[in-house]
Amino acid sequence: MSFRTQPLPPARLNRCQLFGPGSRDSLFPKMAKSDADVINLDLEDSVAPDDKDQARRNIVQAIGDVDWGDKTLSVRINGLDTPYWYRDVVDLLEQASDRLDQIMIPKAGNASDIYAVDALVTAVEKAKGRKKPIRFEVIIESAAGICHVEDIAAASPRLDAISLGAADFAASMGMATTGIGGTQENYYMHHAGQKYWSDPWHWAQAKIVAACRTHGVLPVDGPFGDFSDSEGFRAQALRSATLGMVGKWAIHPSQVALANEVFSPSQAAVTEAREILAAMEEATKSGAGATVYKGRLVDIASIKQAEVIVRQAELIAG
Ligand SMILES: CCC(=O)SCCNC(=O)CCNC(=O)[C@H](O)C(C)(C)COP(=O)(O)OP(=O)(O)OC[C@H]1O[C@@H](n2cnc3c(N)ncnc32)[C@H](O)[C@@H]1OP(=O)(O)O
Ligand SMILES: O=CC(=O)O
Ligand SMILES: [Mg+2]
Repeated sequence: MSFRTQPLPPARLNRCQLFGPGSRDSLFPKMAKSDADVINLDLEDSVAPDDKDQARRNIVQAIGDVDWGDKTLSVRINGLDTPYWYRDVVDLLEQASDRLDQIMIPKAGNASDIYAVDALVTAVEKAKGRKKPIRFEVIIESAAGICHVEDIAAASPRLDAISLGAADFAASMGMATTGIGGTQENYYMHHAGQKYWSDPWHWAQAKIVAACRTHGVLPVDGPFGDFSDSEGFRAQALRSATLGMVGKWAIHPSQVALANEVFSPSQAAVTEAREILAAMEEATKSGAGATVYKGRLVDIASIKQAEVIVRQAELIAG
């Protein structure tokens, strides 16, 4: 264990991030009324090149006009390999109201990408006298991004969250699939006449979680493309939550409730966590570092595990 204490990530809910194309402004009020914790208005891959200018105008207008309640409001800008991204940043920061919380930077390949956006954002914020500093979230969705994820997680004090973007990630890695997240038919072990499916996203997710946890950033699972497959979504989300991710994207409203359910601890889990904390408090009073709870060992590490669940429950309770 390092002498450095692991920083806590931002204390806000991020169970579900609902996406919608900036070119489809009729969706914005529906997104605002949804139960998602985070709204992502998209200027990137769901918007056709000819629609980028109109999408920017729609988003600037809607940031001020739509009642977004207490949601975290984020706009996904275009990638740094495009001619659009600087205009996205400048127009948003010059024209959008202070209701904008966050900018999402897609296809981050290294820490300098984040530095470049930070430099531009900082300059426009100063020039316009913006009072509320914009926060960042980043998508890891390339071979370079996953190689440099630890540097990226440390790249800016503005950084709140990192997502895995399964679609672009698969393309960049040359993965033989057109599926967006979830089970991949051909990724299985074979034993004694049976197929056992494995999880091709696991290693990238675990790498993102470790980088995020080291630097106090929220790790988030990205899109699950087949919005008709609710059990597939649930299974993917459960695996992500078990690995330490705090939430998942929704690319269709039908995925919002599923994500919220999976990333909210059940009443039984919260009760058990509180009982473990109480058992450990008793043990500590009697000078013990370990005790027995329901026939199993709990010790000082169990306090930290239980606190993860209780903290999330308290955030949800408000
Ligand atoms: C994969 C890599 C990535 O980068 S993912 C992130 C970028 N992609 C996106 O933002 C796509 C977001 N989703 C969408 O554009 C749409 O949901 C798509 C998938 C095209 C489906 O749209 P559509 O055919 O209208 O769906 P539907 O008829 O089943 O809609 C039912 C009702 O729900 C609404 N709806 C639809 N999408 C959203 C949304 N994102 N947010 C909020 N509401 C949404 C529809 O308008 C429809 O509403 P109503 O029942 O008619 O009132
Ligand atoms: O942007 C998200 C992705 O999966 O690609
Ligand atoms: Mg992408």
